[in-house]
Amino acid sequence: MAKIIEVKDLCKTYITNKRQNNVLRNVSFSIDEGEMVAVMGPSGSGKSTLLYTVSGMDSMTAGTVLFGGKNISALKPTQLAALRLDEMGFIFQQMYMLKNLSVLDNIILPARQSKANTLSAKEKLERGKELMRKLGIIEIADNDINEVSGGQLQRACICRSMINSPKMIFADEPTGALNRQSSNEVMEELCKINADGTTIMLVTHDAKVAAKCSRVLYIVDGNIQGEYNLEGSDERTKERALNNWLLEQGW
Ligand SMILES: Nc1ncnc2c1ncn2[C@@H]1O[C@H](COP(=O)(O)OP(=O)(O)OP(=O)(O)O)[C@@H](O)[C@H]1O
Repeated sequence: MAKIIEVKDLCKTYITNKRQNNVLRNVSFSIDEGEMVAVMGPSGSGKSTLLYTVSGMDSMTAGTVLFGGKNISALKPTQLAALRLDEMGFIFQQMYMLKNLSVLDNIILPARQSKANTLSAKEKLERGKELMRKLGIIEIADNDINEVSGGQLQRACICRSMINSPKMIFADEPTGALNRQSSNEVMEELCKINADGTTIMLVTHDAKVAAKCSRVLYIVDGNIQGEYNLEGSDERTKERALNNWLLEQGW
């Protein structure tokens, strides 16, 4: 399987009040096309920072990240912005929807912004609606974003992340603000999207969420301490095995 992400010796240092915080320390790993990888670890260990530097949302201090073979730190800011818009999708716990737009208009916004998306305005609208139908939220298309539930809004965010048919989705605690039922529904949708071929990397604190992935990376102090492959047994067995492994990691 081809690699979609190749990370070598990635470092990220923040300087706050003249103090140096080495958040990522020589992290190396790769992700194959079609994988669904969870990043877990203690609070403050660098999970979100890893997601943001690997996806080019934040700059790195040292190291290399190849996305589909392209060295993202060699790209100009406009090229990197286009890569993020056209080939990557993003989902956040905080959702970040624009308040003055309807749910559907929020979903199709990245399609309107993309130069690579050659669909007509009408076709973009149709694709947005088609995604909303798939995720079972078409009835909220014209609603304001404050008129829908958290679970519905996160499913809308999944639609938005898929609007430009990205190669890969990066999700930072996509279920973090949801109750168990909504969390299960959102994960079901992400698993379907992954089964259809989109690679996913997600940060989570929830072992139930991670158990639905194909691999888990466990980060401690800015380094990958261990990784775990979830083999194809039933959900409960996977979850139990993952929980045991997480205990060994110090979870
Ligand atoms: N923009 C920033 N400026 C300065 N320091 C930052 C910034 N973002 C993160 N950090 C620091 O980097 C470290 C790692 O933060 P990060 O959010 O990546 O951890 P995390 O593992 O995702 O944590 P959590 O599970 O609590 O969300 C923390 O010490 C944090 O304070």
